[in-house]
Amino acid sequence: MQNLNIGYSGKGKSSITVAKNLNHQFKSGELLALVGVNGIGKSTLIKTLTGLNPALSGELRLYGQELSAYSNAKRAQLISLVLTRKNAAPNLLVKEVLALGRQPHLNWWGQLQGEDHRIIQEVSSLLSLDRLLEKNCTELSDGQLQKVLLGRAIVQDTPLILLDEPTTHLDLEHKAELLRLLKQLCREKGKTILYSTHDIEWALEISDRIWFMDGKDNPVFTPEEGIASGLFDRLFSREFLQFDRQNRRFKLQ
Ligand SMILES: Nc1ncnc2c1ncn2[C@@H]1O[C@H](COP(=O)(O)OP(=O)(O)OP(=O)(O)O)[C@@H](O)[C@H]1O
Repeated sequence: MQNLNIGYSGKGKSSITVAKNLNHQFKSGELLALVGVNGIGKSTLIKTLTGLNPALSGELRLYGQELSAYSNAKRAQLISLVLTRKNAAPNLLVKEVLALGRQPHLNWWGQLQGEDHRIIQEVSSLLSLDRLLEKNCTELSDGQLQKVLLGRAIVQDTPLILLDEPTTHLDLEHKAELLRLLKQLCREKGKTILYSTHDIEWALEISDRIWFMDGKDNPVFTPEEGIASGLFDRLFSREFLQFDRQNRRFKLQ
């Protein structure tokens, strides 16, 4: 993306610019965490990167071609998106939601083939969803639903995966499991994953790079660069919240 301005332009209303002059190039196979305070524009950016929310101005290219020039069908083969927050559970069985992930790859008749079933089965085992397959999504806990929606994105098998706060509803063990899985998808399958999060300590632990939306320069750095630059020391203005560089943890004073 180059000089990208993101925000909302409603009919008859003046447009709202959420973030300006964003520049970034994704590295293939990297796990990139998107952090920043509430309301800074993380979800808006993620929606803009999928074409769900049009950019106000600037360039957004995927494999050298303007994102807006792709058909919806082609875009769905290249980018998967999980907006877990604010999303009501679809009134579908878990197995049906996973099958939806294959939609962009199906033939004209829209029927699942052997390979589609194999992928769904593989992802279902990977995320331990086997026991839930016959359940309706409305019957799931928030954490279970979050895993199912991530499962749908993995089933979609796109090179770029965008996740808005994928760990919000997860307990510590499931959070660690999911983040390890994201890392594994990048390492072993060459996926490029951008996920927004408020868990900065986990982002430092597991991400290749961190994109810090600060409303000004919006820097991107490796965890080591971020720590060495002192950025986390001055991240929060309250003196009772301090960053312990050695242990890569925030501490209450
Ligand atoms: N549909 C919309 N129309 C107009 N403004 C919106 C819309 N959705 C979000 N906004 C505004 O855009 C700004 C950025 O919101 P966004 O949801 O992208 O932030 P965020 O960084 O994801 O926040 P959080 O960490 O709280 O989830 C906020 O000021 C919000 O009020």
